[in-house]
Amino acid sequence: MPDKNITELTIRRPDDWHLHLRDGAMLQAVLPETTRHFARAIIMPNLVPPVVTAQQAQAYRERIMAAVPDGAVFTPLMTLYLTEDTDPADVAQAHADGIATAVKLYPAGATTNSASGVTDFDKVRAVLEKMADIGMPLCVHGEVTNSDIDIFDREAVFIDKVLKPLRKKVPDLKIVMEHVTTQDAVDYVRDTSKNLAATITTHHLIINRNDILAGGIKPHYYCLPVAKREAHRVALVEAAISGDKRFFLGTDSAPHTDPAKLQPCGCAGIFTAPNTMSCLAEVFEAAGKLKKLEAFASLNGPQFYGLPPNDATITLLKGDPVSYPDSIPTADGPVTVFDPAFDLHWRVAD
Ligand SMILES: NC(=O)N[C@@H](CC(=O)O)C(=O)O
Ligand SMILES: [Zn+2]
Ligand SMILES: [Zn+2]
Repeated sequence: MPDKNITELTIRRPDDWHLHLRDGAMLQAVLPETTRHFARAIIMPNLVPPVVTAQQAQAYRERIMAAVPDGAVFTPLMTLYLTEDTDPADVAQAHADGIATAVKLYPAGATTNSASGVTDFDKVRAVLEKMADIGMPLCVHGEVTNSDIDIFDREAVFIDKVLKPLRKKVPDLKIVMEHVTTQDAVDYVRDTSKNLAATITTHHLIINRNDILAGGIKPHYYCLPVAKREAHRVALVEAAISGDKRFFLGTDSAPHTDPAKLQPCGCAGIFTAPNTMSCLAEVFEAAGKLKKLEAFASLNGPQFYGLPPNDATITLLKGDPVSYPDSIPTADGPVTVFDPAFDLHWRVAD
């Protein structure tokens, strides 16, 4: 494979189009792990309480900026958490003022801190129409929550039962299907010519459901949407390495402390911020598609969001295996770093 001869790769500085930074002590601890390599990130609003209004987003952005390490250059792109009470005028104003880049839709109960999400989609129709008018994207956690739908089917059912009808009603709305995990989602995005894109996480390119469950349960591989069978992982890799502009990186790096993960009802979320670029280089190299990494991590995202790519670059270097800490300390306890279970030979040059 020709990529085996490549030992150095310079790409535009990447962005993370789906990131959880949390707040307080956790924010302080995890933010440097992202600003080290990434120039911008779409910041998820699922704090407790959630970031719903323009005012809350502005205050959260200020807390993030105050935590950016000295010397780092980082732009948080804020999102508003969509509730059934969200005011279309507040959303439009936040967009016009440059406070919010996108709105985030969580079906109520779908994932971590989603209790304030949407149950009745007709109740948010006015907001979605306003967003379509002003060209503001909607980021979607695409899973139904019905207890009678198998957890491994929830993304595919969401596409049929929620996304397709929604796109018929508001066809001009720009939608990002976040953290897609299935061939179904990849196919749906590929079959759609306009206003639809998908983010893919680092971990979903690497793990399948066996990695979570076979040979003992691995809480640190548990996230939502849960990883699916191997054929789906392969479909995600094919989408990511294809260069298709509709697929781009959203790590969904979602830190939880070990005590919160390692319990009878552990939290969903995988922390990939520290080693994402090393992991991705390994995945793209194995596929013989290192040259497509820049499109996935640095070009396709800004293009969909209507932003310029970053001028700065990073250089990835291949060598002896690099090591990352098993966990990073926070005031609330350690946060385990994603273990890809293979050696990482690529590092980002200082
Ligand atoms: N992905 C996850 O498993 N967890 C995320 C929420 C989300 O993105 O669904 C979190 O906030 O912890
Ligand atoms: Zn989600
Ligand atoms: Zn997420």
